[in-house]
Amino acid sequence: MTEVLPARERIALAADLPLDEGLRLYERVAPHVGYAKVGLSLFVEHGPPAVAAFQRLGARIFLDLKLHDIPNTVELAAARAGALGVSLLTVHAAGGESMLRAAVKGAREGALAKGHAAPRVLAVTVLTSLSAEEVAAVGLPGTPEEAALRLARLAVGAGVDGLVCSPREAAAFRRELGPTPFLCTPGIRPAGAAAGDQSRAETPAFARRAGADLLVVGRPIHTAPEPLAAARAIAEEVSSA
Ligand SMILES: O=c1ccn([C@@H]2O[C@H](COP(=O)(O)O)[C@@H](O)[C@H]2O)c(=O)[nH]1
Repeated sequence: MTEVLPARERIALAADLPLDEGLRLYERVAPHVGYAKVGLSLFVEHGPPAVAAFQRLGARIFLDLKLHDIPNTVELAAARAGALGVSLLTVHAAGGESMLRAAVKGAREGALAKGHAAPRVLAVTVLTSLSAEEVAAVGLPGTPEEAALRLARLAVGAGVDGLVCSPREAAAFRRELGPTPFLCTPGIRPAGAAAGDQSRAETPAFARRAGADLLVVGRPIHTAPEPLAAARAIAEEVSSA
C-alpha cells in the first residue's frame, strides 16, 4: 500500500524560470508544493547557489540534471550533487548499467561526506516530450511504454531508487516492477491545460491513480492567471485521486 502523504509532498514545482521569479513563485505556492525542481536552465545560469536559494525557503530539492556521460564523469558529478543536500537527482537510464551504478555510488558518497542523507537517484526512461514516432526515429524498438519498461528494468537492476516516466507508463511500471521504485511523472496537465511540447501528458488524478509518487508541474502553474489557485487545484486533485 502506498503511504498516505500530504498532497504537497507529492508535487514538485519545475522552476524553469529566472531565479528571482522562480523563488517568488515557489514562496507563493509552497502551501501546496513540497519540492522545487532545479533544472538545466537554472543550474547552467547559477549553479549551486540556485539550490541553496530554494533550500533557504524550506523546499526539498529535485536536481534535474539528467546526467548522461561515462561512468567516471557521472560519479564525480553525482558526488557534487549529493554534497549539495538535494533530495532527488536525475540521470538518463540510457547511460547504461555501469553509469547508473556510478551515479548511485557518487551520490551516496558525496552526501555522506557532507553529513546529508543520500539523494534518491532517479533514472529518466523515455522523455515525456517524445511521441511514438520520435521514439521510433531515435531507434528505440517498440511502443514508448515498451521502450520505457526496458530502460526501467535496466535501471532498477543497476540499483537506482526510482524512475522518471510519463503518467501513461506509471501503471505498467508498478505492475512490472512492484511497489518499491519511486515513480516520478512530469508531463502533468490539468484538464484543459495546453500540452506545449509534452507528447505523453495526463492529468494529476490520472498520474496518482497510475501509481506515481511525485508529480512534476511547471507551466500549468507558471502560466496560470492565479498560480496559487492552480497549485491548490492540483493538490486537491492529487488528494482526491
Ligand atoms: O521526461 C521528462 C523528464 C523531465 N521533464 C522535466 O519536467 C518539467 C516539466 O515541465 P512542464 O512545464 O510542466 O512541462 C520540465 O522541467 C522538464 O525538464 C519532463 O518534462 N519530461
